[in-house]
Formats: sequence, structure tokens, C-alpha cells
Amino acid sequence: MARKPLIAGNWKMNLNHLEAIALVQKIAFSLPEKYYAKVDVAVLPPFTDIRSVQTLVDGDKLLLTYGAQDLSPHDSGAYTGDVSGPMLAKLGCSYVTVGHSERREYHHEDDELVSKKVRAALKHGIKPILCVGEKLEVREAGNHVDHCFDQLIAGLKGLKAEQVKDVVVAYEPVWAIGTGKVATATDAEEVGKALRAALADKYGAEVADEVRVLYGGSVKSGNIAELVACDNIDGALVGGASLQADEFTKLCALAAGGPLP
Ligand SMILES: O=C(CO)COP(=O)(O)O
Repeated sequence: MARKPLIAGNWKMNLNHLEAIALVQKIAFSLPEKYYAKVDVAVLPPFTDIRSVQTLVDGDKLLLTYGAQDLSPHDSGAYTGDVSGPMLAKLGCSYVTVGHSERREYHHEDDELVSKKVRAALKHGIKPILCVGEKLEVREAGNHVDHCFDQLIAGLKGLKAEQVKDVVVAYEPVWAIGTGKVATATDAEEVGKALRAALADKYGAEVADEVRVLYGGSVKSGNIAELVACDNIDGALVGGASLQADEFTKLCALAAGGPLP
């Protein structure tokens, strides 16, 4: 089955709402609509920008989608500082990253919490982008596939096969994030293939065939083509390069199979 690639720009803690509007306008201006038939494009701004992005996307009927970088496992209540699935759904979010390595590291999120967040997203019709990936020492010990497998299975805990189809998986080796060190296409495909095999094993071949597996970690216009050419890599979760309109547009066009606009 041909899966439509997804390019999702994880802005992390960058750009205020005015800068967000400017960036989305530039992307919309420079990526002609015809490309969206071949690639899904999403931006994942900080919470404070989402309303502005929603207004722009709705007002100008843009084909670009958007989402958030985190959500609470709870729907509402006394959870100071948190933002819930219903709030994000009301803002029209299509995606939310869950279990990003930066949240696992700086906010001590464990697999149990990650799986609750995955379920919270699905409950409110938002596709979770479940991030998995190993640190350098795990890779050097040769345990990267097992590590990602464990994070995947734990993150999907409690889901029915039908729900798993709506999950996007992102393989992001921690050592490749923001370092300029990209995993080779062979490295990405090795893990992508193993994760899809794990999905087939647990949820059936039909489900495994539908789930998009992205690669993330120093993705740029110069390496996206070889990554999406891999059988089991269906797009990218892009950090730094998603903050520059020209670079992000190029990346999306190349993921769509080109030519450059
Ligand atoms: O963490 C990432 C995306 O979620 C990757 O970040 P970079 O593309 O900046 O390496």
C-alpha cells in the first residue's frame, strides 16, 4: 500500500504568535497547492501560537494542517499549566507529538504516561505522533531496535488495532536530534522496518500497512529524498529546518517527489 508521506514541522519552543503567522504565510505562498495531493504537511507550533495558526488556515482555506507538541492525559481539572485534548481538538489540531525525547528527558515522561497521552489524543480525534528513539550509548551497544520496539509497544498499550491505524510513529534517534548527525537512510530503514514488523505481529498486516513511520533527526532538504525513498519511512518530523520557510517548502516538495517549486 502506498502511504502518503507526512512532513511535520516541530517548532519546539520557537516563534511567538506573530512570527508563527509570518512563517505559515510564507510556507503557504511558496508551496503550490498541487503538492498537497502527494504530501501531507503539518506545523506543530507552541501552544500560544495555535489559535493564530488556526485563524489563518481557516480564513485562507490553507491545505496545511497543524497540531501541538504535547497534551495532558486528562480532559480537564486541577492540572496547572497543562493543556488538554478537548482544548486542542477545539482549536482544530490534527496531530500532537507524544513522547518526544525532549519531554522524556526534561519532563521525565515515562512509557506509562506516554501511553495515556496517546489514548487521550485518540479519544479526541487527534492523531498522536508517537516518538521513539535511542540514545547514543544504546545504539553503540547494538540495542537500538529492541529499545525502539519496547517504546512502541508500551506507547500503544491499551489500544485496539483499529485505533493504531490513526497513530503516526516517529523514529527519532536522540543522537541525531539537533546535532547535524543524520542517521543514514539504511539506519532509518532498519528501525522503520522493524517497527512495522512489530505492528504487523501485534495488530495485523493491514494495520501495519497503514501506519505512517516518520524519521526525525537533522532532516534537511539535502537528505529528505533518500529518507522517503526507503520502503518503511513515510515522511519526517523536522525540527530546525522547519523554522525556515524556504528550507521547509523545499523539503515538502521533495517529499512529494518534486520538482522544486
Ligand atoms: O527533534 C526533532 C523533531 O522532533 C528533530 O530536530 P532537528 O531536525 O532539529 O534535529
